Amino acid sequence: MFKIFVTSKISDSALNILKSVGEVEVWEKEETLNGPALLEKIKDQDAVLSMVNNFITDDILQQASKLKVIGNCGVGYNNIDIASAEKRGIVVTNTPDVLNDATADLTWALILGMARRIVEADHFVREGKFTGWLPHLFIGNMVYGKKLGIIGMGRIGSAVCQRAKGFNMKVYYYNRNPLPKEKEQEYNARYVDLETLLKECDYITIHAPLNEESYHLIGREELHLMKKDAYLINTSRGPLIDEQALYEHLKEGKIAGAALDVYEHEPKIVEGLLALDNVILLPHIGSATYETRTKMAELAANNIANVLSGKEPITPVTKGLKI
Ligand SMILES: NC(=O)C1=CN([C@@H]2O[C@H](COP(=O)(O)OP(=O)(O)OC[C@H]3O[C@@H](n4cnc5c(N)ncnc54)[C@H](O)[C@@H]3O)[C@@H](O)[C@H]2O)C=CC1
Ligand SMILES: O=CC(=O)O
Repeated sequence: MFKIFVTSKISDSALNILKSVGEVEVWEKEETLNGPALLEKIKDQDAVLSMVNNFITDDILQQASKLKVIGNCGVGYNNIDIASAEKRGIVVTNTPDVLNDATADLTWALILGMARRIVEADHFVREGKFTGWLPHLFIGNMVYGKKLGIIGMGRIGSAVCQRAKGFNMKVYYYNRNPLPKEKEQEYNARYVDLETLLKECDYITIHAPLNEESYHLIGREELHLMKKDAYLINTSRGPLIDEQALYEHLKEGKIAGAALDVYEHEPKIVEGLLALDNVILLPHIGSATYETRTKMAELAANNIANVLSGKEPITPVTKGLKI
């Protein structure tokens, strides 16, 4: 009987998939498993269904000698040492596509929330400060007809782009490679270099994965290029932005605002950000809808079930089956 460890509570439908191929143990506590505690739990397992905040390092993989497959419940897999897994013949899978719409919707919630000062205005009402309509109360910025900049035009970036049509926006994008011309036409988006995007766009949203090239893609110099009335939105991974530099730009009013779902040293946040009004801070909930989280868990479970029963994984990140 295969032993499968799940690092967080998941849907019953996903658990049932796992139970069809092995004996399942679930970590039920809220506390995130990492380091020695994570190793202790997975060292004798054949499979792990992990979350994006379980850091599966080379050290852990070296000691988890029975491990055959890691089904990461997330599309990003920067929490796993992929080279180490590949070297050891451990299959790693992720959950692409099923979360595109949920993450794109949340990105739009942040764009609109920031532009129209939704969080600030909500606090104002709850604090009993609303005494009647005023012409200057919570003036924000237009989204309709403005220029959107998308950094990372992959699955989620494209879903964000499609939604921009309803807002009649001009879209610029920056990606590792330009899209084919037909796609650019379909999305009504123009490929530009990063500098042009930063200098010209009103709303800049990041959808690239975290890798060696993308670390601090938006640093002090890049922030400096942004317009004073522009907004930065990040629902990808925190380390793509130099968070301290972002804080300084926001505090000094060098850019209009930012909306973040992810942080450089998650779950820690650069302290000063918490005191600023021109930033919206969310607790990494990009894909957090009932439907999406169920689909993600089921896909991760099906990936594990496939590998343990000798079939091809559905959405592999690595290649090479151990069994
Ligand atoms: N906040 C949240 O809860 C969520 C966060 N994410 C994050 O979003 C990321 C993107 O997901 P997908 O769209 O599925 O990925 P994807 O792989 O479909 O798209 C990423 C795009 O970024 C481009 N890219 C890669 N490195 C780049 C660089 N250095 N500069 C510019 N472009 C670069 C790629 O060419 C690709 O087009 C994930 O890796 C994950 O980290 C995804 C889902 C939910
Ligand atoms: O952060 C979430 C993911 O799916 O990646």
